[in-house]
Amino acid sequence: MSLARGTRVLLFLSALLLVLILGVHIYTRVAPSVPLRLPEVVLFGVKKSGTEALKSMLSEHPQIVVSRLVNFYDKNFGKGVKWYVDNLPPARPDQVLIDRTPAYFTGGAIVPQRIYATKSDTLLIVVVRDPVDRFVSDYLHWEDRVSLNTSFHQFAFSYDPLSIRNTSGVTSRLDRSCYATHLRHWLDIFPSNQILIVDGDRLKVAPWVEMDRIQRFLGVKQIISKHHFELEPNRGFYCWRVSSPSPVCLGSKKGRTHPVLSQTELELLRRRFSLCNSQFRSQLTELTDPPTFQWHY
Ligand SMILES: Nc1ncnc2c1ncn2[C@@H]1O[C@H](COP(=O)(O)OS(=O)(=O)O)[C@@H](OP(=O)(O)O)[C@H]1O
Repeated sequence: MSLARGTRVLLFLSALLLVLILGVHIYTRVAPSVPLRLPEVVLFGVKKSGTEALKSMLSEHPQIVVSRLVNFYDKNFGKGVKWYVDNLPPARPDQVLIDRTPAYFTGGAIVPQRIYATKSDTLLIVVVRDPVDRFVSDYLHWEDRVSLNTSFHQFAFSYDPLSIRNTSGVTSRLDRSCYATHLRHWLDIFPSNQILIVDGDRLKVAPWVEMDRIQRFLGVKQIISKHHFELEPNRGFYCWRVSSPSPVCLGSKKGRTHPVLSQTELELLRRRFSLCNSQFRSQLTELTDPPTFQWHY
């Protein structure tokens, strides 16, 4: 018995619809459910201030997950939010997800603008340390990579101060220690109660004090405290043991021995940063929980 053409078309379309419905059903059951999860927190710098130590300490907290370097908001923004989310570690709903990308700090106004446009309630954490020490640390990091056997003295003082561009990247490394210039971009966009400045020098000598501030800021349980830290006798840096079976210490690339600066060198560098520092100190008054630093210049 042959069916009318109209009935056959109807049957074909119904079968197609059934296959489609079944396909969608199977896909949603089988495919891993990856809810769009943007980080609630961005740890945005400053390079050589203790961001790795902080990342490692925070990762020991059961309610916190910290990403590897993703550089989404500066270098990879064009790849889209899906790429960003796909490149973040999984986090449970009860955990705080943190994007740690120290280069964001010096990425200009565009970085905080992008973060705000993507997720305006993002909390921001930035670690800073004595600007001269940070600059020296940046030099050691650079020298370690390029191995030009350039002494700190050559690096920092044998360039033409009038020339903005110089081959060894002195100015960009000096500029990174001028915190006020960069922080301005972030304060212009984000409410000040969404920003926490961590004292990188205290993070080194009394990490539990800064952990206390950070856990409060993030609204997680105060789990990491003084008894989780132990001093590594040879290097004089703290290690931590919270959820790991053995103490976590950073490798030899963190905590390098700094060159001793002459009084004149120290004075010159401090003078270089003094204006930035006074601007930075007045910016701190805008914050809810401003840090108190041990450097005064
Ligand atoms: N516990 C512990 N162990 C080792 N090092 C510690 C620690 N806490 C803070 N620091 C300081 O971290 C400095 C490196 O900063 P960063 O991790 O931000 O550097 S980087 O930008 O990610 O390369 C690094 O700088 P340098 O001392 O100049 O090497 C350290 O001073």
